[in-house]
Amino acid sequence: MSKSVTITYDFEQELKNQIAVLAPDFIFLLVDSNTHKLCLSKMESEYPVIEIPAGDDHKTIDNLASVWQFLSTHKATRHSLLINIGGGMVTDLGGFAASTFKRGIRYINVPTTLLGAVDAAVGGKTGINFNGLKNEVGVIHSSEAVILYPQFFRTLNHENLMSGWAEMIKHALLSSTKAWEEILSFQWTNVDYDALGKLVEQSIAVKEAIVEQDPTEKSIRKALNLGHTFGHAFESFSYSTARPLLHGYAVAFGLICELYLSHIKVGLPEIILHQAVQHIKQHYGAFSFEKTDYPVLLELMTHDKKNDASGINFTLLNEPGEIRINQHATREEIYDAFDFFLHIF
Ligand SMILES: NC(=O)c1ccc[n+]([C@@H]2O[C@H](COP(=O)([O-])OP(=O)(O)OC[C@H]3O[C@@H](n4cnc5c(N)ncnc54)[C@H](O)[C@@H]3O)[C@@H](O)[C@H]2O)c1
Ligand SMILES: O=C(O)C(=O)C[C@@H](O)[C@H](O)[C@H](O)COP(=O)(O)O
Ligand SMILES: [Zn+2]
Repeated sequence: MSKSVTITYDFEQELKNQIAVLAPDFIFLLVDSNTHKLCLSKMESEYPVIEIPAGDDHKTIDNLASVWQFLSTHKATRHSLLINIGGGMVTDLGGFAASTFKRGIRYINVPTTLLGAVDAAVGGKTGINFNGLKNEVGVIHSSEAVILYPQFFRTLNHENLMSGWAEMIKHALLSSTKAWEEILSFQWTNVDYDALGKLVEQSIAVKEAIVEQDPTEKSIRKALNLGHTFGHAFESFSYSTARPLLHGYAVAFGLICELYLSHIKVGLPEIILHQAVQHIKQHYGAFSFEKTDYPVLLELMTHDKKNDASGINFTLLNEPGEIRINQHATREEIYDAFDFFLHIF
């Protein structure tokens, strides 16, 4: 049973209950152009709606400012409430807007993507992309509640389901061999929705347990960044190409490189690396770059938020569930990981 996430089949009633507890003076809803049409239209509400454009390239300072602007001109106070209805883009940007407006108002997250449900809406990391870098500016400030309404996921396309699945793969690898095997054996061709629902709950529980131990990422929360040191570099890099990557796809490709480093540096068994490569190739297709791109990708990795003066910081694994934070790699080892990645595709 989740501690901070309420799973509901009566969304409007649950929202009313949460609002009654918080007793805000004014309520504002934040959506993107897709969740406005696909999710907000399914509920009755007379609250003012703030709409931002959909897509991670809109997790920007300009859209953040447009949310502040709306709250300010509509006389939001420190006792007001912002309800973010959307995927990770909306909950990250909306969470940051709420955490900074008048030095912090309360907010509720209503994740409408699988990725949002298992990861982005939970744990209090908020922020925007800046200077070509993922989540370069933000704060850690928890929502008052997370309301998960599975009906919203019905309109998600396959790519966005797979994007969320990548964070679930990450959580399983951080958890145990059993959880990893459950992920590998899940069939996406003939989906068992009850089984998927259980995996979603387990995935949220993995994240919550880690955040509870270390909410501000001083130590073990760095585990939740598995796959992201390479993954964020791939994601930022992909924005300058014709095919921008969804966050989860970038994480899946980043996992391949970081499991490779885990194998060569801390002894992750080759079989786990092999299983991950097969699973990710099957579900995420290919991603390519040139050897001449290695320096650009490495430069992007030097901006990772886990880094300190000792260099680029990785989270690696000895085994599923056996986490090694604060690992470092030489430039040659990082380039070997890129070589391995290009070789398998
Ligand atoms: N704060 C955290 O801990 C955390 C964790 C993981 C990821 N993130 C961030 O989350 C973002 C990725 O989240 P995401 O994958 O949810 O992306 P997203 O919010 O951009 O949503 C993906 C797409 O799905 C659309 N969409 C949303 N709900 C829908 C629905 N119910 N039906 C149909 N379409 C819908 C969106 O409009 C968008 O086009 C990235 O910015 C990433 O950095 C944050
Ligand atoms: O909750 C966390 O901690 C995570 O790292 C979860 C990640 O999946 C997520 O993408 C997060 O936004 C990455 O954070 P960042 O600090 O590397 O920007
Ligand atoms: Zn992520």
